[in-house]
Amino acid sequence: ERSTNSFSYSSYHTLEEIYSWIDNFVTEHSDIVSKIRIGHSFENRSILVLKFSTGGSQRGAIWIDTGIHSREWITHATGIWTAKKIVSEYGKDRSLTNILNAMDIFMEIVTNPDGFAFTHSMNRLWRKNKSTRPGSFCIGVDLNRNWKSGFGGNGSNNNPCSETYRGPSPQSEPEVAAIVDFITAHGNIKALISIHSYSQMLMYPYGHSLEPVSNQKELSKLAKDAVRALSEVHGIQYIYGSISTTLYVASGITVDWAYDNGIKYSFSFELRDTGHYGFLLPASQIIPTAQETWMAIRTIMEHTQNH
Ligand SMILES: O=C(NO)N[C@H](Cc1ccccc1)C(=O)O
Ligand SMILES: [Zn+2]
Repeated sequence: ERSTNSFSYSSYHTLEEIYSWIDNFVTEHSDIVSKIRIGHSFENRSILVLKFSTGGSQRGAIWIDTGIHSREWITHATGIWTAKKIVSEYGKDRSLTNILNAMDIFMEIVTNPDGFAFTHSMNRLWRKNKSTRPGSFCIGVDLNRNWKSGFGGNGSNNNPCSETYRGPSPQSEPEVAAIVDFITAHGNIKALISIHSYSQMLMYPYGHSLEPVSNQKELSKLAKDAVRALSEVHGIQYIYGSISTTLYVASGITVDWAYDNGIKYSFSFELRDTGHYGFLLPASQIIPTAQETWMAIRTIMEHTQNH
């Protein structure tokens, strides 16, 4: 069967191609990577997580998700490249080797599989999932508004036709409930990184309120170090700060839930670019984007391991 060495990391891929890559990737690196099915989507697609582990049991772990908003194709592509980077660097890069000798990494590449399939089949700019409910013809919940923390607050919408529709209740969506159940059951996730595009920002909680989190100074310094490491690769400049003060108030978001559930190192990336191509970032920018993002992700993982 096709090996992951013939897979093009500099192209965008369909859901089927990514799921097939995941199977090949796990087969080829079965000493360090395994595949966990944490649930299924509204349209009954498998929700898959890659586990990177070098041993131990219930080690402190890092959670990384990409593709929660389906149109943000650069994030899935960055996730795939990053997964390959982790297995390629283990045993070579001292920092990554130390991280993986102490911690596990969980990576969910297609966090919104139904929406992602839809961006290939019908609507490239689809953002939400594909759930339906009685009383409205409009489809989809914004999975970055469906989390319990701050649910229903400002910066989320109660109208099913809105792009930021929060859903009928917290964790109503199977794609969100699967992650909540997995992280809650694991009980030892130390950092969460939820990757979006675009705007070139690295942000931390809170989104639902302007009040600073208890370790705001630490998160700000870590974000500063991470975006500096990122900029040293290709000169790309990011801004950083809390979501509510850097961007706008948004409620029911992933990183607020993570933070309120004990994950003190919770970050949300907004990858390239700043609007020239936006969600339609050319495939030629996949590898440069992934290379620079890796330096920021590694910085966050190092800090998490050492604190
Ligand atoms: O949708 C995107 N970017 O893709 N981001 C905005 C802002 C954001 C980013 C990260 C966390 C919370 C809020 C959103 O409305 O969700
Ligand atoms: Zn997004």
